[in-house]
Amino acid sequence: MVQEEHGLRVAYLGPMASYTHQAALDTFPQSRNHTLTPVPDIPSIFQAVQSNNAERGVIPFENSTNGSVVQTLDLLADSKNQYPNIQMCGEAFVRVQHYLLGRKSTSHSQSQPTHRSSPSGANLRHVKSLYSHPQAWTQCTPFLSSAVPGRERHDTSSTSRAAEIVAADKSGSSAAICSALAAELYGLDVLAPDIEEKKGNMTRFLIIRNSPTTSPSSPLSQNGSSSSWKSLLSFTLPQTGSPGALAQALAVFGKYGINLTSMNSRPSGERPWHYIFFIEFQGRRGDGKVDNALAELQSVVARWKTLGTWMSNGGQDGG
Ligand SMILES: O=C(O)C(=O)C[C@]1(C(=O)O)C=C[C@@H](O)C=C1
Repeated sequence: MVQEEHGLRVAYLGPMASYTHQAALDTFPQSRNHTLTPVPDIPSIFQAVQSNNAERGVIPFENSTNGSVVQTLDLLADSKNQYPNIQMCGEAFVRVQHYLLGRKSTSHSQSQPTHRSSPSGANLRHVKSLYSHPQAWTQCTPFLSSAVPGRERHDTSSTSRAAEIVAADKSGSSAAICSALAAELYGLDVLAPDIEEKKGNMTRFLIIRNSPTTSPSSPLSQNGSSSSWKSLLSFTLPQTGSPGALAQALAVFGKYGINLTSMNSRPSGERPWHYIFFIEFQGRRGDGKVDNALAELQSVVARWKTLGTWMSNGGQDGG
């Protein structure tokens, strides 16, 4: 299991104080001599692991408010076969509490009745532009429309990169949506705390490794019951307009009593309106019913790939 390993090189979406960094710290504690390396974007995490520059990578997979991280799904779809060895081997859940960080205004809000204030009372009139990762905007919709409506928004590669940009802006007129940790690290003021819409907002991260073979797992008796494991696979269907093909593929799992826990689809990149499906299920290869289901699936789908197996942590907050 991931928790027992020591001295791994781990790539995560940087710079420091991103939520992915938090997931990496939770999963690979520094007390076990892991080396955590920030990289500028999610493709760089895949590249680092595929090229063995890192033994593990931490990637955002889905958010409880916002749904799937489509960039991650597209990298997993791997339509150009750039990441043939990437396999999932763990998951981590992080509570995502967003803060608006910037520079506090030095003007006196009392003399300006039209000023809007954040819930914490900070004057936000001086904030002219906002920076954050695209996933964060839709997690903070009510706050953005009530406290800072109409501001120019700039997408960044991560929330911590947004903090870095705002810290470098000496005019003080920009603000970032990011973690509280970023305030400390980048020397920014908290303009508004807890601005996410859903108070239980959480993101699930997957841990990736380089694993050229997808051999069956070790005997189940050594590692808990099959239901404590989760697996991810992708598949495409033979052709568009083939009635019942998707239903047939999914029915295979029902037939063998396998619980599906999530399903996503993305354009396959092969031709317009053709999709790649991602199925996550309870169980793993080496368990008879999973092996039988996968064997049967092969006769229904066009192309399929197992994307890894990991011990489920039950959907709890990893932090
Ligand atoms: O930008 C970050 O801080 C990240 O770790 C990425 C990411 C994501 O891609 O979903 C992670 C958690 C939040 O949902 C917002 C952004």
